[in-house]
Amino acid sequence: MILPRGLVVSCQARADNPLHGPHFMGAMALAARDGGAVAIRANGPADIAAAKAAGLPVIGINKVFSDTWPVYITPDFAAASAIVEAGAEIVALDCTERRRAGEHPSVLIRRIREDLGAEVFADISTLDEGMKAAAWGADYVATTLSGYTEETMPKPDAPDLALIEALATRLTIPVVAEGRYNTPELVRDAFSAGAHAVVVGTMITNPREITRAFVRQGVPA
Ligand SMILES: CC(=O)N[C@H](C=O)[C@@H](O)[C@H](O)[C@H](O)COP(=O)(O)O
Repeated sequence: MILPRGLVVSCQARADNPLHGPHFMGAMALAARDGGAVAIRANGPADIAAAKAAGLPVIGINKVFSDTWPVYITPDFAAASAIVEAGAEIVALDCTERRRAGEHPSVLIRRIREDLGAEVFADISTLDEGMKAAAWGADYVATTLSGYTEETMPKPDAPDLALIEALATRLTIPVVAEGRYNTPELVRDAFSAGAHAVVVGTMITNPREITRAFVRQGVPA
């Protein structure tokens, strides 16, 4: 198992974010490493290659947005190959059974493991999806998509700790907490609920969102 127990920092910035690009995301990865992160989650070949400079395992994703398909996190084998080539040892992908441009997740999981030699990190939104991803051979199951699929919307403010507990009591593979872990207390709660690792993104690597939260919650109207 490549992913150690501990805190994973997700270093992502979309094109409209002033911190978009490998220069900034590579620096975020170094800062996260110096702060004690055990691994980095990063999007796309350029950011992944930059994040590798931190010398930590990288959970790579390749977001491909389309008007046709709801699945955008590493939706096909070509997207997975590109990020393994860039240095990701672990490939994260949407393992819900929603419509997608590429192969069924069961086929993708097998091919990523066998043809690319990488571990597979299954992003799911429900217990049923997590059980299926594990049966298809995923190395890790993560709650990343809870709050983002039809079945789990509208997105609550709190993270889905109940899903961590439900998965951890049924699965033998590591369960990873991801999505809305915005305080150290919530991270601790996730470990108590049975998480092997916790991924934090926005609250560590997105100063624009952090600033918005301060303004929204802290500045008088
Ligand atoms: C649903 C989706 O596309 N999640 C993405 C997955 O990579 C990222 O946008 C999130 O920032 C990441 O999961 C970490 O979560 P949070 O930023 O809440 O700590």
